[in-house]
Amino acid sequence: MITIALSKGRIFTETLPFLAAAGVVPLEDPETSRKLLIGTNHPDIRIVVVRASDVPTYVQYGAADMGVAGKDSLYEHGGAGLYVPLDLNIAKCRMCVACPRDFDYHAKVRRGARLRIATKFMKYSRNYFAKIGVHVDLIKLYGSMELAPIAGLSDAIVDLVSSGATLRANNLVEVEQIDTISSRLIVGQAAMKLKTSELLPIIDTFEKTVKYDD
Ligand SMILES: Nc1ncnc2c1ncn2[C@@H]1O[C@H](COP(=O)(O)OP(=O)(O)OP(=O)(O)O)[C@@H](O)[C@H]1O
Ligand SMILES: O=P(O)(O)OC[C@H]1O[C@H](OP(=O)(O)OP(=O)(O)O)[C@H](O)[C@@H]1O
Repeated sequence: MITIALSKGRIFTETLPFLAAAGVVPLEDPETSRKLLIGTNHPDIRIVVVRASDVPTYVQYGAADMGVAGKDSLYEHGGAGLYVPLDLNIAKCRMCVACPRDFDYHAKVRRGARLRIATKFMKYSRNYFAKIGVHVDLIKLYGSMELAPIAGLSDAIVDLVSSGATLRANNLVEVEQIDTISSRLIVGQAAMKLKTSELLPIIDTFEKTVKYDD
């Protein structure tokens, strides 16, 4: 049995063409089904539906053999026990620092001010601000980071941005780009040893299905 960990939403949807190329079709849609363990047309392949940030953990501990995770989730997890054989070039966005339009971020940074940053990406934020030498107090949130500066919880946020529509809708602007993000195929190191002959053809098919940018 091969177990694949996916999060519902964009990762599940954008992974479907890779599964289809490997001849795998899920029997249920996690958007409409409440089931967290989904069978496929292939009797020996199943999907576990978990939170995006939990995908690396399921694969690390062998509860899933492989999975698809954003670079953000992987970085925060640390990558222990995982191989990352492929960048699938899906779910593309960027990790950014953003703040209210009228907050002079660069002037504050130049003056050496201490900034309050709300984020769910603690490791990215800690390492980035340490690297550029900006003093910060990090406030851990679990979602809707864009609300924090407009509600007065923080000066700025570290969050994912794609079209920029969410920032614009909340009167925020991007002031630094920390990283470019896409989702990766991850494979458990133990699973790779124990199930090599089953996993390699799937990895191979996924690799052939990646659509690279022009
Ligand atoms: N607006 C976006 N456009 C493209 N990709 C995105 C966007 N937002 C997030 N992603 C990528 O897709 C992945 C899954 O995002 P999703 O919104 O499903 O989970 P999440 O809500 O961020 O995570 P969790 O449920 O663990 O809190 C993220 O880890 C990131 O790599
Ligand atoms: O730049 P944009 O195209 O507006 O995308 C950015 C938004 O996308 C992500 O949230 P998502 O849509 O995944 O919702 P979530 O907060 O429920 O994860 C991210 O946390 C931003 O809020």
